[in-house]
Amino acid sequence: MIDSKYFYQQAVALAAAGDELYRRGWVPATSGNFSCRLNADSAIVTASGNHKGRLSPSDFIAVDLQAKPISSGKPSAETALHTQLYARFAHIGAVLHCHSPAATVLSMALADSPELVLENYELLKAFDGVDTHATRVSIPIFANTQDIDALAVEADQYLAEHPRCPAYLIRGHGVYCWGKDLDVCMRNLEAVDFLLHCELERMRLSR
Ligand SMILES: CSCCC(=O)C(=O)COP(=O)(O)O
Ligand SMILES: [Zn+2]
Repeated sequence: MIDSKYFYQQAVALAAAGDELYRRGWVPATSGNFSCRLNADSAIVTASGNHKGRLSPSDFIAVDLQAKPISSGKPSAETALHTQLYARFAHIGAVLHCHSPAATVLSMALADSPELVLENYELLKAFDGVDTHATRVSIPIFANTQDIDALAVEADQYLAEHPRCPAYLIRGHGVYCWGKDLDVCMRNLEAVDFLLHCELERMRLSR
């Protein structure tokens, strides 16, 4: 049973997030997709193919945690990557996927690496459970594929073993980030993108 008032509130909040992310240049040309948990068994996700900087509440679809639509419309082609996170972690309340230049370029620059290791950054403390810069946070980099169900399985296997991982990259594609609610998810995404920029800058300086 979908609470239509809650659905609408979440849709408005996600549309505002999309506006912000588009202004930052992180969801160009209809890229990206966003979702919030509705309850234990369902989530609201952006419709497929729409411009994510100009969303209205009618641009959202309710889906179950097997990625099947339970309201009318065509959900994001990447819905299974969102529902995998909700199904795996009961505490996750929001998921944002962006195609930021930093995520796209760095994931390609690290062509031979299965992960990006972040350490000694004070901003790592933006992530829940991190209270010192003297820590290592690994961000896995998965190969891009059009087989989203297979990618969801790969992400699920990784996250089962690394439950504190705050985000992942898809090579040449973008970043998935999550949080207990949309505000925390936005904070995590902002921190991840800042750290990706720092890593890119360090690569440039060390050339
Ligand atoms: C034009 S970007 C290609 C598809 C993609 O990667 C994406 O994030 C948007 O797909 P959706 O089906 O959610 O609109
Ligand atoms: Zn994408």
